[in-house]
Amino acid sequence: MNSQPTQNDSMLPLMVDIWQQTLNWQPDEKQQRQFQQLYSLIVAGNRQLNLTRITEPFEFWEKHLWDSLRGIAPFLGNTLPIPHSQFPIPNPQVIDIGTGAGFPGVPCGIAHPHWQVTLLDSTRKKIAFLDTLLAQLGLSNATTLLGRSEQINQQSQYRKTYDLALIRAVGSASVCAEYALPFLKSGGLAILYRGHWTDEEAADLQPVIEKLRGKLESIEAFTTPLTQSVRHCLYLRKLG
Ligand SMILES: C[S@@+](CC[C@H](N)C(=O)[O-])C[C@H]1O[C@@H](n2cnc3c(N)ncnc32)[C@H](O)[C@@H]1O
Repeated sequence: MNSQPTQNDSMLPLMVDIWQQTLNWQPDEKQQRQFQQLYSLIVAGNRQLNLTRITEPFEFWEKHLWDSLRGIAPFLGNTLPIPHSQFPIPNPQVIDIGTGAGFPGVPCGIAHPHWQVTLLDSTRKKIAFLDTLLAQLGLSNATTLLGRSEQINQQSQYRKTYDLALIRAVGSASVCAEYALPFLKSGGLAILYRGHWTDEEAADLQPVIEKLRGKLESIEAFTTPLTQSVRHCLYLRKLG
């Protein structure tokens, strides 16, 4: 176990025990190397582009790596009593909407090499950065897509195409639902990564979900393991 600060500021902590305790999963050696490389590439990319303000190793581990994977905890082989733990598709098509510097899509693609991950963003410079990053990571199961979600999700080659849609920090929950649900096949799942969650947001979201033929399957509340920050994940199912 190595969850102590490392001597080198550019090294990520391994956090073996915390991965195991919180997600009942831990990265293998290759995944650990890819996480480290991802961190180094983002810190380097940040010198040219405004990619993220989260660059300190422990904060990066918690807010980018752990948080990205906590949303897909039901599919990490853990034994928590979460209702989506039997994701039935062996090689799901996954889209990360408004991926920015690649979150949550890149950690999910590293954790699940058999997932086919599309990283969508409307900013050309971020997509160009991600193209280079994916090549450097050797992450052949991820590709990029440039455009606005509300336009792309109306195009026939992308509409009703994905099994799983991930969306973090892109807008209100209603906007995220409007972006995500049209991408999903019948039975597909959208995961909305949220911070705090209020009754007002829930009231705004419900009619949007109904209009787009979705159903709010569950809401999970949790705190992050290092700073105990409040998080919620909303799981929306696309109905037939
Ligand atoms: C605050 S960043 C969040 C990035 C990443 N999801 C994360 O959690 O670190 C929001 C990102 O969404 C992208 N974005 C905003 N509106 C969008 C839209 N309509 N379609 C596609 N991308 C969008 C922005 O370019 C930006 O990179």
